[in-house]
Amino acid sequence: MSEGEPPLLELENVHSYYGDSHILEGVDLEVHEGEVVALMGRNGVGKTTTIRSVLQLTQPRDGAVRYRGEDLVGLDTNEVAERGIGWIPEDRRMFSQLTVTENIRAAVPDAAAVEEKLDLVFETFPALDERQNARAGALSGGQQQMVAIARGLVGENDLLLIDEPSEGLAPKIVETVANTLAETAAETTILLVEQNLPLALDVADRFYILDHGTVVDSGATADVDTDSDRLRRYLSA
Ligand SMILES: Nc1ncnc2c1ncn2[C@@H]1O[C@H](COP(=O)(O)OP(=O)(O)OP(=O)(O)O)[C@@H](O)[C@H]1O
Repeated sequence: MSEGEPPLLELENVHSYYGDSHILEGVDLEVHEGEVVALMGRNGVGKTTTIRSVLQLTQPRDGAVRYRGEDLVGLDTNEVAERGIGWIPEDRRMFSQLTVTENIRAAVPDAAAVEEKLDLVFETFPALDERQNARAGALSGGQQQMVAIARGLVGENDLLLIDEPSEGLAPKIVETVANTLAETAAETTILLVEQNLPLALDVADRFYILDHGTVVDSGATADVDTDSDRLRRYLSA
């Protein structure tokens, strides 16, 4: 990140609700071009709601969500996507009946670039190269996560919002996901919701901790470790 440049994404005093439930109570955060930023916190503190508030799946009732300086609040979600913001949801949405290649192909917006994008993905993720013609539904959880991330990667997004990529995966597979994210980070700016602390600290440059709908701590991941009381007090159940 270069100092002085405006952030790629900036949330300022964002308040979001589900009905009468006030979930985000003034969230402030920034993601600069080229960064990986981890958003952490216990279950139910509003991490997914923060992502939904960027995408305008949940429209904030107060505050601003600026992307390259433009406030996204009030836009349709497809207009947000058109600006180059991609989303890899927690449920790894993909076409389970289609093959790995077909799933990735379907995520490339520019038909002329498909072959080049497929080459990039299979070079980046050799495990997918070996399973090109397997149906996505037949892959392991870790491989499915890799397909989901690859789909985000070929989508020509400048910012990827990735929700809990390690969720439900065995520790050995989490390592693969960490490597996948590190490869992806070389191409794209990432806001990563992640409860797996070692993974988040390994992959991210900076972190924010949410508690009860507000940011209670933030900093450089280089300044903390997995045993830090600073993190543990907000993350352990
Ligand atoms: N569609 C919805 N309608 C009503 N309440 C919701 C809805 N989605 C989430 N909530 C509530 O909003 C709060 C924040 O949820 P959110 O999913 O943002 O939390 P989170 O930090 O991402 O946690 P998790 O890791 O469990 O997903 C929770 O109390 C949740 O029960």
